[in-house]
Amino acid sequence: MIPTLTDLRERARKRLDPRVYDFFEGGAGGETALHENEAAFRRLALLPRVLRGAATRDLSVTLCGDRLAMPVLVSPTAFHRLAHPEGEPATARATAAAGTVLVTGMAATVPVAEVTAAARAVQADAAVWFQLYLQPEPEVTLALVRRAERAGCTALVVTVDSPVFGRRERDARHGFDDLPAGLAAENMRGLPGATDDRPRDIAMSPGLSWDDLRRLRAQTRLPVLLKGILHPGDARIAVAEGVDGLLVSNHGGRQLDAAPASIEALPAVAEAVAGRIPVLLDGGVRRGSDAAVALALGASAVGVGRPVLWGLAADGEKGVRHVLELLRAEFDHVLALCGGGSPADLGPDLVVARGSVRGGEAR
Ligand SMILES: Cc1cc2nc3c(=O)[nH]c(=O)nc-3n(C[C@H](O)[C@H](O)[C@H](O)COP(=O)(O)O)c2cc1C
Ligand SMILES: CC(C)CC(=O)C(=O)O
Repeated sequence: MIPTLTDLRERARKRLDPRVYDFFEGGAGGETALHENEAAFRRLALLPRVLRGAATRDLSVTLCGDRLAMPVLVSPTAFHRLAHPEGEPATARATAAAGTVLVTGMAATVPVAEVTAAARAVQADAAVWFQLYLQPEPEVTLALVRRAERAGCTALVVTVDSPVFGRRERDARHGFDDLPAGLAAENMRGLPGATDDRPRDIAMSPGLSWDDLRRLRAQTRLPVLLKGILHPGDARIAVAEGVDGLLVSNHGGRQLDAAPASIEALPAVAEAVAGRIPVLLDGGVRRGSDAAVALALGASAVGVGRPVLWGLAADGEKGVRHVLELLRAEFDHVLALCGGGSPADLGPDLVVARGSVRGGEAR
């Protein structure tokens, strides 16, 4: 039994080529945002309530029409076959078994239709969402959206924090700038810019605007969530535009190194949204208590990126199952210790800053 996600991280490190481990683990620039994502959770404490008569607990939440058995989902990460030969289908089977959502990446090493099929083989109504970088040519974006729709994805997650690619210094040091032979971003085949033996490269597009998002929303009936929102002003615009959900994220510290920790950006975004659409968070979630803090500060669910890659590298599908089971069990335990019966019982009055002499005030 591997007791914590940190133990799995160590096991993954031992198994992976150091260049791949560093690609997964690394952040942009001096890795301040990467470090702060985890450190900021350590600066927060939960102030538990007692004697609340919560004899039974129900961890489930519903997001954009999909029911999740727990408020933890799998954030999109690229190139799962770098971690394990079975790649994204192994992740999809484990996530479906846990009863939660997999956000499969546009940069997956297995086509989206095979990822959804793997999830559905385990659980007929398994929910898989598709993460998308809007391409500068709308027709290319549309072709990708149609692929995701045909594959049965139930939501689109548009990553908006990557107008340019983050400067990843570990990758530069290793000269890690291409996938090994035999691995490719399979969703990018057969698109303009692709050749017979090489898929189109994923373009980052600094010229994108809300107009592009409006066009996308007019072309699909799927719910559209935005991933990578940190500024409350953007959250307000997104709500006014009719976006279906937000994911507060600094991309695991891989884009703007000067960005705040995700958990530090969450309260202002949640306040701006005021419950009108679901707000999710990813970045630095390593324990059930981190999930509980995020929910208390206004998130409807949290995502995990690297922990899933550690599980996959350590032990394939079984490793990912273990990651999700650990998070479920830890979250359930923390909820019980806080006197809660469901995620809705966690509110901002339960979170205090560590080290503040006054501690929390009763609210
Ligand atoms: C190796 C790796 C690849 C990633 N690839 C993508 C991607 O293709 N698209 C995307 O929107 N986010 C991507 N992300 C960011 C994750 O979705 C997520 O925001 C981040 O990993 C959350 O932080 P955590 O790793 O601390 O849980 C990637 C992250 C990692 C570590
Ligand atoms: C190579 C990219 C498509 C994925 C990635 O590393 C990221 O989004 O952080």
